[in-house]
Amino acid sequence: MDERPPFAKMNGLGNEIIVADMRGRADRVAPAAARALAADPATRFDQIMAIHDAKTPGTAHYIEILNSDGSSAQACGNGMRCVVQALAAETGTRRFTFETVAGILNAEEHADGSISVDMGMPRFGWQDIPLAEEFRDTRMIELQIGPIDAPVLHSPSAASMGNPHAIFWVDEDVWSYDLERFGPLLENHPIFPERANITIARVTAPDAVTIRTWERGAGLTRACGSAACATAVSAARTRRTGRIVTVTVPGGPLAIEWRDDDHVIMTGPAEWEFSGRFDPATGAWTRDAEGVV
Ligand SMILES: N[C@H](CCC[C@H](N)C(=O)O)C(=O)O
Repeated sequence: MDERPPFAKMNGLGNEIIVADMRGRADRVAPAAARALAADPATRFDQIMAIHDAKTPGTAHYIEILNSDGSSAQACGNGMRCVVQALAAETGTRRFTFETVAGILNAEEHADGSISVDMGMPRFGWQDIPLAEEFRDTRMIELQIGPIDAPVLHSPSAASMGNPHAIFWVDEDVWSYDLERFGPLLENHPIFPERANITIARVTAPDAVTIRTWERGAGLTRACGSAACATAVSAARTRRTGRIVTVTVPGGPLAIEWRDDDHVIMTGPAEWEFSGRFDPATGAWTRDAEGVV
């Protein structure tokens, strides 16, 4: 019998995800294995979602999240949808309660195949995000990039969805900004002691925002679910939109609702690409033969 754990290469609106089945095992996916899988064009990913046995009664599984640089993340909305789709296909169950390092999280697959994830409650306190210095109002913090008298990006909103986010509001097309250049500088800016996911956002209607995100530990991605949620709550907080919005990421639209009970619900698709087995210590992997059950 093959002792190596199975994995599925999936994506959530183009956010490249590996769902690793670590159930029944005591070992974990090593950061070195993550980096090796990320370096291989066939398994290139933004996040690994490692499904472990539950730690807490009442939860189905413990999910550990790794970025492509091997660092760990507290939240990954698109990855959670992939986990739900994989487990729903296997078990026929459609509702799940998971645990992550950031807490308990509920998710559900709908009859049309779309998946909703309750991303929990946003936090806006400067220590919670965290920021390195006190800001009483995180709807707009002092931070800018570009020439001092003509900044290209400035005054972002900051929020935590379990992980740190900064959202820069822009009036022009989000593709007209050189996020590849500014992203790494802002991700690692000293104002963010745990680094941050960096988003540029353009409000196009009272219920619509278009974004691009430079992810902490992963770089430019086609979708970042937690950034879409952080953008939605920040847009509503700054009265740019209402509490129900469509956030369009490069991979497509996500429906976000900031409910009255303060929970943020994100709904979108997930897609399976191929399956295989891998070594959680090294990242060496093989693809399953197609059509063999
Ligand atoms: N792609 C993920 C976010 C990953 C966040 C990660 N880059 C970090 O916070 O370190 C999402 O769909 O929410």
